[in-house]
Amino acid sequence: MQITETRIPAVKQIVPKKHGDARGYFMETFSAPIFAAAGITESWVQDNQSLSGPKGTVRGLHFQIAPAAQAKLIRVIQGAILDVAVDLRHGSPTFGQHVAVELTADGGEQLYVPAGFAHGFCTLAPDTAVAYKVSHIYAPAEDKGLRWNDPALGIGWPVTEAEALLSAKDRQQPLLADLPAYFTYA
Ligand SMILES: Cc1cn([C@H]2C[C@H](O)[C@@H](COP(=O)(O)OP(=O)(O)O[C@H]3O[C@@H](C)C(=O)[C@@H](O)[C@H]3O)O2)c(=O)[nH]c1=O
Repeated sequence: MQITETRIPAVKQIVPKKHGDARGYFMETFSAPIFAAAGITESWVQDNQSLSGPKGTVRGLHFQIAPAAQAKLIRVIQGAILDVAVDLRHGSPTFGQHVAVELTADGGEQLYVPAGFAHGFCTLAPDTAVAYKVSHIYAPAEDKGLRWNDPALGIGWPVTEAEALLSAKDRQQPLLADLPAYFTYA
């Protein structure tokens, strides 16, 4: 398992070691000591899974605020996504910037997104299933969003607004400029 920093160092990419043989493969998808050695020390308290039918489904951008802020550990178990994390930490040298990484079921790559970031993805294949761990339970009152295609973010989504399939909620999320300062950079 290899854990590397992305262009925003707090966001990390994890590439598992796949042990292939005649039966298929085996891989570790989470190992507390290996993650801790890379500075990922959260206790994961909830596992989530979603299935998106059409290619071009966009979920996000989402985050929970204090006292229910969440780190997330995301992987794809069927299909592929462009996974995106946006830095919402006021005072951060990368505030408003993002990391966009392709995660595939075949590759088994994961993205670690700490608290203080908005997260979302676009599916790159039909019937894409995403599984992720979160470090705080779901808290609807603290569940917030950011407009996926806010021009201020400059995210290179693989779909246009006309092509994307979104929830009604996500079509109406606020722009970055209209968000309160939910997070500060430590
Ligand atoms: C996120 C969540 C939703 N729900 C419920 C609320 C709602 O009725 C239904 C669907 O919720 P949503 O439309 O918010 O699902 P979705 O758009 O898939 O939300 C997810 O998007 C990705 C990008 C994330 O980063 C996740 O943290 C989560 O916010 O599931 C839970 O019961 N527990 C949860 O943890």
